[in-house]
Amino acid sequence: MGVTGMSKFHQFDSREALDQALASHVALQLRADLNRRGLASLAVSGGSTPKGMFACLAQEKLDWNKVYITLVDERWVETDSDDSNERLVRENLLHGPAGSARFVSMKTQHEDANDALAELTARLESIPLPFSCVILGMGSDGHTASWFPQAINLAELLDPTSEERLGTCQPVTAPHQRITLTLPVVLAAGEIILHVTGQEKRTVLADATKKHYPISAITAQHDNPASLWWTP
Ligand SMILES: O=C1O[C@H](COP(=O)(O)O)[C@@H](O)[C@H](O)[C@H]1O
Repeated sequence: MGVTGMSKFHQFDSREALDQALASHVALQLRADLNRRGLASLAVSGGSTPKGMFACLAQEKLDWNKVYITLVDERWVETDSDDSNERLVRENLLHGPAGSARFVSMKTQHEDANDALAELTARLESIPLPFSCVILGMGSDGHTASWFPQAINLAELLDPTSEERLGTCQPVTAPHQRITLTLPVVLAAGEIILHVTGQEKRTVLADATKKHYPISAITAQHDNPASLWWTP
């Protein structure tokens, strides 16, 4: 499919099959890290794609009370907003067996996300890092995490040498100010998973390097190749 830097391509016939297989795989990774470190950590994306997978993952039998969960990126909206990634996680992942996981919110009451960076970085540092697993989504504009095309600080968010673990982003191609993990935090993860559905996004992935989409910071690097989980 013309995507370099991907360790493995997992294709499924249906969203249901993808959701179940990916949830089982993530649970396996978390279990392995629980055995190795005694604790595990997972960063998940928001948007519409992961909802079904969250429902499957929530049912996995794990020592969830030793698993930290946070967001790859958050939209700077109230946590009861329909657009809140935290709300998506609370409603779809943090119940049933996974209800005892340690969720670390990426939202404060600051009006501007820039003013929350110090507090949120301290919260992030309370999580066992590197993450056992980071699950990325992708928008049809080629953004992943909240690394948006045309954002004025995109180069800073994608600087592999940056010591900042979090940054903010004001997208041009989407609503809401964002808070996001930076590239080095994602690249340090035990495993990077790219969860994408639909033909349109597959074309975006195939064009990512040529068109300099932010997702190419993941798909074109070889330090920690991501696996791609896709269904039409
Ligand atoms: O705004 C966001 O969009 C992407 C993709 O979302 P989707 O609705 O196309 O699945 C998501 O990965 C990111 O976490 C979210 O903040």
